[in-house]
Amino acid sequence: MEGEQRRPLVRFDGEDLGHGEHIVLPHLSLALYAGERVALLGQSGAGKSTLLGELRARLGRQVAWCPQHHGLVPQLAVYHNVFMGRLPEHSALTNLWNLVRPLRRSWREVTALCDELALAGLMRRPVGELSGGQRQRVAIARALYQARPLFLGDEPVASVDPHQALRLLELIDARHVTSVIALHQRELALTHFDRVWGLRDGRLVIDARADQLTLAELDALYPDADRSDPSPPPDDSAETLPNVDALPCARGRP
Ligand SMILES: Nc1ncnc2c1ncn2[C@@H]1O[C@H](COP(=O)(O)OP(=O)(O)OP(=O)(O)O)[C@@H](O)[C@H]1O
Repeated sequence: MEGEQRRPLVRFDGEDLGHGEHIVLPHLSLALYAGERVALLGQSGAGKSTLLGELRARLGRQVAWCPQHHGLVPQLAVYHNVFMGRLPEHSALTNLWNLVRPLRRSWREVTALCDELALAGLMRRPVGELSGGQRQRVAIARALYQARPLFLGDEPVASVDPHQALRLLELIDARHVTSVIALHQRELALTHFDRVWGLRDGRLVIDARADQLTLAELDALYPDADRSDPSPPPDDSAETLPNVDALPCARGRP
């Protein structure tokens, strides 16, 4: 963008992120810009939730938040769990009333949203009686119902099939200008997102546009993955597997 200085929504400049004394991501530098759709990758324990938690803390009320373990109340119906996305917007009395007798307008809004998420007909069903994929969609519905400009999701499409995952990401995109989503589907990261952040060994080893990356580069984020492929690749393919130190950190920032 010539002659124009873009201001990031949030920037980390050599900061240590972690939990109390336990530093998970030392000396982290990165920036998130409005309008970007970022896939956050890294194997289990790499620090994805830690980074998302810090983004959430810094971005505050701009954020629609979809946590990894959903945070749903199993005894309550789908409607009530989705409604929780806007709990802070109503008085305690209204929220109590809604628990007993759903507010007409909210019921209509939540029903329309649930229809889009293929949860039609489940509005009164306790969440504890749903499948894993259905619960995941309720958690996404609750985040969408918050109606915020920025979506932060901690593996929000982990329990659904690839087709559904794409459909859910499209629904998230349609309602949010900016998103950061932790996921493990590397192909989706390349095809659906603008930017990829890749964490490995406490470092941000990939910060690049998705269209500048290869699947092999993303695979290198998962050193513990079982790659016992029965049909080994041809010899020369080994050259396409990058050394992690050569990964395109901070490559291609617009
Ligand atoms: N509340 C906490 N207090 C102390 N350490 C924590 C806490 N939460 C996470 N950790 C540690 O921080 C490190 C990174 O964890 P984090 O949950 O951010 O990884 P992740 O990439 O999201 O993993 P996963 O894919 O398994 O969810 C791990 O070593 C973990 O044990």
